[in-house]
Amino acid sequence: MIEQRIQQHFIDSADLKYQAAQPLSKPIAAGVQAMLACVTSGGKVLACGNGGSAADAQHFAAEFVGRFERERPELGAIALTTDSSIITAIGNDYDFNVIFSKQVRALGLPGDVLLAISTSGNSANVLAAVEAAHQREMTVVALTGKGGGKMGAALRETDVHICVPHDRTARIQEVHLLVLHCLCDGVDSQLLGEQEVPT
Ligand SMILES: O=C(CO)[C@@H](O)[C@H](O)[C@H](O)[C@H](O)COP(=O)(O)O
Ligand SMILES: [Zn+2]
Repeated sequence: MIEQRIQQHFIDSADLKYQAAQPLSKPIAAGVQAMLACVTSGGKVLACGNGGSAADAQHFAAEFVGRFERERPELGAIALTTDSSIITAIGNDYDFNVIFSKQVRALGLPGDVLLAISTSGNSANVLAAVEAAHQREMTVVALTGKGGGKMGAALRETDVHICVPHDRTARIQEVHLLVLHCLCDGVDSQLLGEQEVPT
């Protein structure tokens, strides 16, 4: 019955969020510190991912540049998923696997952060972006799942790995969105001070 199926999605999603809260709180806090250090020294966050994770990259950039829940000075973030001319030119002339890494090499500066989002950790273009970020002396904040895949293995000790403990793409994406909101809220609370939770 469809209603039962729907209810199961809600229950499974809520269960995973409940289970992941404790293990993910530490790496998310490390992600907040990395982003805070970046923006307070004039840096920016470059964000990338495929499919639903491309939407997540854009969602994050919107809340960093515009606002999350509270008024504050604008913060630098660029989603590398949005410029169709750049993406089609690089995809057509080179390879789809380098659509993000070439943008990272073009725009990334030491001290910037790469927000690399992949539920499998195995998307070749996101992995190449991680490698390009390392070349540019950027810190990587990686959002993954399924054990972290190749991206998990490619990260440096100074990077941050937020790996959702689940194997289903949709469930991992649902937690990734929550993680992005925690990152925005964490940066805001460090910049503006703690405030009671807004309604
Ligand atoms: O949103 C979904 C599935 O929920 C899909 O669009 C999904 O994002 C795409 O299949 C991606 O290509 C998956 O890539 P990744 O998360 O493994 O890096
Ligand atoms: Zn949001």
